[in-house]
Amino acid sequence: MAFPRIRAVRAYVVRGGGADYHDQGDGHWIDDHIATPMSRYPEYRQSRQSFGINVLGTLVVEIEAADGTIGFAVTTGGEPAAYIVEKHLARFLEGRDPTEVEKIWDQMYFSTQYYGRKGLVVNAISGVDLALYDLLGKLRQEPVYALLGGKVRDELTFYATGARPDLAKQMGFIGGKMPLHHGPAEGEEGLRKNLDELATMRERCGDDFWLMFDCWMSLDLNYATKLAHKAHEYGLKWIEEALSPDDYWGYRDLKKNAPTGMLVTTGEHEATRWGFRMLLEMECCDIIQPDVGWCGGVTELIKIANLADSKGVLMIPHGSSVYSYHFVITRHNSPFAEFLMMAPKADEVAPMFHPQLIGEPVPVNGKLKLSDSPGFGVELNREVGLHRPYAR
Ligand SMILES: C[C@H](O)[C@H](O)CC(=O)C(=O)O
Ligand SMILES: [Mg+2]
Repeated sequence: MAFPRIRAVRAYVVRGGGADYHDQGDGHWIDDHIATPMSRYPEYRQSRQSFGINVLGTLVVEIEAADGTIGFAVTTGGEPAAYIVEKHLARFLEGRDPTEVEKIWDQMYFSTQYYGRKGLVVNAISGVDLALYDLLGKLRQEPVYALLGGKVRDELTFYATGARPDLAKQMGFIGGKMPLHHGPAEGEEGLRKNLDELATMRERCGDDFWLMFDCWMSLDLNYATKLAHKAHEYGLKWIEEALSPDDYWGYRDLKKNAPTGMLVTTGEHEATRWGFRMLLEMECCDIIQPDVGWCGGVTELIKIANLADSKGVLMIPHGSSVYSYHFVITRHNSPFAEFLMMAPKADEVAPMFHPQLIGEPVPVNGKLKLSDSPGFGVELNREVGLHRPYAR
């Protein structure tokens, strides 16, 4: 079957929420004194926006085929990523057969390797790769999960990330992952406050509900080990992203030192098969958490997930809405998924990438059946103020 060639690639920037989910208004739980690597500076402790967590904004990539079919995706990366897509990556797609997914990925990655490999450049590559999958699904009139081998279960099961695991439990989620609020610079008092919050949630949620801490790269090995042992008393299920993503040695030691039964998880700021190979071969964690919009897209996540599978390690992607849902439903080593609570008080289920996606599905009672609409099953909301800074 012949497909129309790719006619054009376009990269837009959008501000406010959506894929840049840290770009929220005042008073949102996601910006309320959350421990980060910048918490050692008191002036950047109260708000992550104060050090620029939302400085980039959303990247929207559109890929148009010669017959007018358009695939699109949203991720983070904003204007610098839009530059990379338009000025560098577009050449590997325009005029090409959209089924050449592997070759296009390889050319995007190796042509940018001298300044890329991780971070922003791989965000940009991921955005293009996801848009290409959306286009392929639309051209084939199939959902992306069908392109990936089909569902291994009927519905997705979710845990919730947010400040209110107690409310998440009432909403039907299987667990609640809370942000850690105080880092090592806040000393013993901060540690006690962290544990008090966990104790309160354990009290409200009962013994069997999963509770996890997301440490967002904020700790050192000593603090993380101490936190893990003290939190074990309250049945913490996992300790997430405790250390810098570059500290593979620290993760290896944390996993060795963590209490029996507590899982060590990480990987949302890791990228590509090579980064995850380090995490897996050094036995750094029990669960890897790639973000499909940041780790290299679906094409790379296939390789990462297979590596994890071969080691018996679970792969529970970070956030990323429909882009991860279509993957998770096809994998035996991804038995559940993450849902980020984007309501400012984490007191109701709201679409994760609102307002950028139209038709974005959300869990009901902690479960979701994916529709069989083509591609990722969502449309781009063109009312959000798309800006194309590097139009060619
Ligand atoms: C809550 C975390 O600090 C972060 O905003 C989201 C995240 O790391 C996760 O969902 O995982
Ligand atoms: Mg996290």
